[in-house]
Amino acid sequence: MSTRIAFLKGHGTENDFVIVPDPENAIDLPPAAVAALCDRRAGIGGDGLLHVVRSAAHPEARHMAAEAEWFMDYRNGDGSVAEMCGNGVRVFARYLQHAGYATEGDLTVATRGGVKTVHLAKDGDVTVGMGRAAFPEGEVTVSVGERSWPARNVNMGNPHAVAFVDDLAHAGTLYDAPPFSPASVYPDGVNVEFVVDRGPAHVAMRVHERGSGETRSCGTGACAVAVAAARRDGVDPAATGTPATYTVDVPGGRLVITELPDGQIEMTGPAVIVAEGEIDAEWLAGAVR
Ligand SMILES: N[C@@H](CCC[C@H](N)C(=O)O)C(=O)O
Repeated sequence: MSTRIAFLKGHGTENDFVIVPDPENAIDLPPAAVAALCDRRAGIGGDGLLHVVRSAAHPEARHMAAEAEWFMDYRNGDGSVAEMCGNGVRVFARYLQHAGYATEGDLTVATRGGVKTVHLAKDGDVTVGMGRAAFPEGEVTVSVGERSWPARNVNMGNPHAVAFVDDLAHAGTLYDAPPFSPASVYPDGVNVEFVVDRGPAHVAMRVHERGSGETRSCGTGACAVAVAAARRDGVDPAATGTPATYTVDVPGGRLVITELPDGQIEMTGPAVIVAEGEIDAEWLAGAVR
């Protein structure tokens, strides 16, 4: 009988993940293995993969082990590595609770974007402290077909280009990454958000994610959109000393983003575990060959 690898499946506002618990970092997950697992037809299916490893057991996270016991080794659906995943870290925390490693309340999670504090609330929502947004200089132009828009550069640990549009349908099918220029601004690619207004401090977005394609939600993207919308609206909590809360609707649900006067951003939304099972290790090895 071949070896089995445990997995779970979870999502946060329908941004979905294959979860591979591997406390001692014993499972080899090269990019081809991640892409095979995230394949929606031949694999389990997911926008990305959450490799759950003890910080002390991972070379990229050892330096954070004193602050956070667990490291979110996040991968995009194509197998590429990303610095941060906002929905992923909320689902990661939900998994730790599900597995008995965490209880309601606060816990810390190490990520490539630093240590994040996550709050598991009684009502089932999960809030994460996402850190501060950075606004790299300049703008890029994002295009879909004949249309193009200026997009604000926002860094949430990972890169985002936020374009305000008249109609989310103008983003088209988003089967392919929208071209942006100058291309030299994002040599490693960028997550692109298309945003419309829904009401005061309330927007809706679609996103094309680097390494995953169009997804039904992106947590870092929703934070980038909220702060870009706030600045566009002339709202800056650092200047007024008043927190600003924006509601961001995504195709998979709703996220609530608050920017505090010190620039720290908190994101709240649901995170659920929907299934668990076993991967045939021989199949996975074959997918990599
Ligand atoms: N879906 C994530 C973002 C995942 C990483 C992104 N695709 C990238 O390459 O930067 C989120 O919820 O933040």
